[in-house]
Order: sequence, then structure tokens, then C-alpha cells
Amino acid sequence: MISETSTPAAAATQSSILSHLGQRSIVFVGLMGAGKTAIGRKVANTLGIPFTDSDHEIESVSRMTVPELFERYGESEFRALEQRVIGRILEAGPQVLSTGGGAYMNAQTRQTIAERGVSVWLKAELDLLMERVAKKQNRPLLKNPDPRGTLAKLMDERYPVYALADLTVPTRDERKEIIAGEVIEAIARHLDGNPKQAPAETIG
Ligand SMILES: Nc1ncnc2c1ncn2[C@@H]1O[C@H](COP(=O)(O)OP(=O)(O)OP(=O)(O)O)[C@@H](O)[C@H]1O
Ligand SMILES: O=C(O)C1=C[C@@H](O)[C@@H](O)[C@H](O)C1
Ligand SMILES: [Mg+2]
Repeated sequence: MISETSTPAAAATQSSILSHLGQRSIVFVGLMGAGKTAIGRKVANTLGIPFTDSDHEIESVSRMTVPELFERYGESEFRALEQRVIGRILEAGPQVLSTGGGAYMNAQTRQTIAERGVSVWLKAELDLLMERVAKKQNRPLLKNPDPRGTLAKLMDERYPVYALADLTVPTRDERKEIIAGEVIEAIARHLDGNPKQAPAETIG
């Protein structure tokens, strides 16, 4: 289903994405605050496909919040649950899946995403991430005296891994609609250049 507000050119881009995508999902990866959830939701709405957020799904199946899960079971149990939940979510497609910031660091999750999705790294500068994450206290890894230092360290550790994503889209202090539009253009260009994807072959 194409969004009612789209121009003919936008509608053509959207239907081209959907036909190239087949049963695969668009999967957002990147650091906390990059906008995976906010932009992922807009991209899904624009393309007329379902939206899922792995943090929200984990909270729904466990009936606990992410901070509660970290506190009660620790990060490694959270990661194991995250891997299972993402594996299950990606059995269905097409859809947009926004992952939690650490999900793509898991090798098994990366492989599942590579098999069943087109991955998009939403890449942001440290100042922008800090500005955004400062507004909410729902990120257990940043509940310490030096959240900026923690984010900078996570950038060093994770950016080489996020760079393995199929495409990288820089984000900035600009309206969500604009960033979502740029993501859609980047996905369309990527899929046009990589048209061969038979979902039946890639989804086991
Ligand atoms: N382009 C944008 N313009 C304005 N606000 C934005 C934009 N993108 C994201 N935000 C806001 O920044 C905050 C963080 O965004 P979001 O929750 O989508 O990040 P995330 O990448 O999903 O983070 P996490 O990994 O912690 O889930 C939210 O309040 C969101 O509304
Ligand atoms: O970057 C991370 O490791 C995290 C990001 C959030 O989305 C949550 O998944 C959790 O707070 C961990
Ligand atoms: Mg999110």
C-alpha cells in the first residue's frame, strides 16, 4: 500500500523498493539515540509495511522494561533474549525492524539480518546522540557518571561493526520526515544496484 500523500515519483520509488525487497525486511542498526525507532517507524508508514522495534518486542514478551531486564538478569541474558526475539521477528517480512543499539554486535544476529534483511546503519555524531539520549533515562548502559565517555567508547567499539551493514545513512539535526526520505532514497538506490534477491532462496 502506497501512502496517500506521495507524489508519483515517490510512489514509483516505494513500489520499486517493495518489489525488490520481496519478503526481506529493512533493518535499522546503530547507536542509542541515532533515531532507529523514530525513523524506522516513519519509513514503515511511508512504505505501508509493518513496523517492529526489537526493544519494544522484548519488553512485550518479558513484560519487563529494558532497564528492569538489565537489572534483574544482566546484560548477557538480555543479549540472549534479544538474539532469539530478532530471529523470530525476521521470520516474517517484508517489514521494518528497528533493533536495539547492541543487537548488531551479536554475530548470530548479524548473520540472520544478512540472510533476511537489508541493513541500514543510521550514523550520527556524538554531540547529536548525547543531546537525544539526555532526554530519557531508559538506557541502562548510560546510567553512570560519564555517559558521554561511554557513548564515545561504544562508538569506537561498534562503528567498525555497524559499518558491515548493507548501507550507511548519515543522520543529523533535521526533521524526521527529511531523514526518513533520505533513508528511503538510499534504500531504493541500493536495491536498484543489487536487484537479484529471490526471497524463497534466501529465507530458509
Ligand atoms: N530526526 C530527528 N529529529 C528530531 N528528533 C529525533 C530525530 N530522530 C530521533 N529523534 C528523537 O531522538 C530520540 C532518540 O531517538 P530513537 O529512540 O528513535 O533512537 P534509537 O536509535 O531507537 O535509540 P535506542 O538504541 O536507544 O533504541 C527520540 O526522542 C526521538 O524522537
Ligand atoms: O546500545 C545498546 O547496547 C542498547 C540500546 C538500547 O536500544 C537497548 O537495547 C539497551 O538499552 C541496550
Ligand atoms: Mg530504539
